[in-house]
Amino acid sequence: MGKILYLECNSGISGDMTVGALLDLGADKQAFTKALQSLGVDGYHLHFGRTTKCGLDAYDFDVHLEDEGHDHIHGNDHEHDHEHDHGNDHEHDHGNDHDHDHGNAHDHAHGNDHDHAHDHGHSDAHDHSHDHPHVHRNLQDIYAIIDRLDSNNRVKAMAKRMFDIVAEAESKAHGIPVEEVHFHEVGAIDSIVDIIGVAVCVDSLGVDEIVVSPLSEGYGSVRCQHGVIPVPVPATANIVSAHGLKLRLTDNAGEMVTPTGAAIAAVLGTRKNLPSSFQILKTGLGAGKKDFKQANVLRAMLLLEEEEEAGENMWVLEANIDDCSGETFGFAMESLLEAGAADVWYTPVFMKKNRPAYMLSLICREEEISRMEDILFIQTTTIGVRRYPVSRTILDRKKRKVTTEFGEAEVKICTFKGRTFCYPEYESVRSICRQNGLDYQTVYSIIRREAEK
Ligand SMILES: O=C([S-])c1cc(C(=O)S)c[n+]([C@@H]2O[C@H](COP(=O)(O)O)[C@@H](O)[C@H]2O)c1
Ligand code: NI
Repeated sequence: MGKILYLECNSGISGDMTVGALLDLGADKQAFTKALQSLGVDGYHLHFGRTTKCGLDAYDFDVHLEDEGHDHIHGNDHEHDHEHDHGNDHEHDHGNDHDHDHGNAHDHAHGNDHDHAHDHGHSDAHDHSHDHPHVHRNLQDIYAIIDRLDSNNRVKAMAKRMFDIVAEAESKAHGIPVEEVHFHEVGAIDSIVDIIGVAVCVDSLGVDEIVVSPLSEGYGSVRCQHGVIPVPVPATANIVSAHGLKLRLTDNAGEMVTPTGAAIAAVLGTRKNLPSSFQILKTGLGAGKKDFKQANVLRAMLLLEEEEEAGENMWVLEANIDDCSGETFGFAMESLLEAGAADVWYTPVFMKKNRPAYMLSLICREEEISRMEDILFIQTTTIGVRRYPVSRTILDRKKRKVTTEFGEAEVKICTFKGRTFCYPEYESVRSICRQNGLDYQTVYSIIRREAEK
């Protein structure tokens, strides 16, 4: 029963859409801006705003590079006068006193400790294929920037992995070694901000697992620094192929999945399918820059997995194994349980070739079969797994905390045909026994009595 982040990529995925969706979902904006300031990278400002996509209110996040068509004068009176020319219909026209009357409200934050807020407008229909000069950086330069980040190692590793994936995809597309990949668009500040931003935002949400839906992609071609290239662009196609992502082609003209977006999807996904039943705790929408016939948004959801339902159909996976050590078996069981197996057990068997062995059995939901098989093939020596569906009946159950004279204890309360059964949780019984030098049966009865009151 954990918290799951679900990224619904029905309009594709890009770096800024992901940051927008996560901030809309409640990711820590302060942690985000603070982390980016710690990079010491200058020459950009961030736009935090809202816009509408097919009538839906969505978070509009963008990174503007200040040497690319932006002339910012950051004097005392906060005068701005900048223009965008992205070869599309995204126009800014700022006055001097930061009191604009445009359709959408935006906050700005700068990479250089220079924070201010003002309103300005977006036409919402701009294409993101910027036609501006780019800083060229290789993977080591990017790593050096990420190492400066004032954040934890998990965030840094996540961001590096995303850049690794883009670099590998570019290397393949251009037929050059990874070390020789010089990021162009992807190496520019906006990609660094997007990738690091996503890592910081995800970390701040504190989720247990992440599910990424298939990625909807458009058709046709897109203009980038190389010239006009087909959609999915080669870097995206390489990432999708190398990381087993699923693409769902649509009849929208243009690019919906950017290489950065695909790399984010590849790194974030920890679980293939949604649980069979869940609560939606919160949703967030991150706006894309183009307009399609459907709302061009990335939807992020915070889900709470529900306890298994009674009468659920489950699967049993089994393997007879005669060449594994007890330690290996122990580790495999631990890994399977951690990955969501409802139970794992070993049965001593005599198998072919007169061999005493163990049958490893586990029970899991259908959507978990492939994850369980991955573990079985990687963590044990088995070279085959059999499976069959089983039905099971389970009682309605709830966990409850009770207070005893020795402290709090957890109890599972099960109901069946109007009757209630209270089962103290083993961990609670053990901890009270240990702390108070009591025996198991006594503590179990005390907790149970308390729960039945
Ligand atoms: O800059 C390079 S090398 C580049 C390569 C490719 C390939 O598929 S190869 C594609 N693009 C396009 O650049 C923009 C920006 O992508 P981000 O991932 O940085 O958002 C996008 O349109 C890519 O298709 C650039
Ligand atoms: Ni390229």
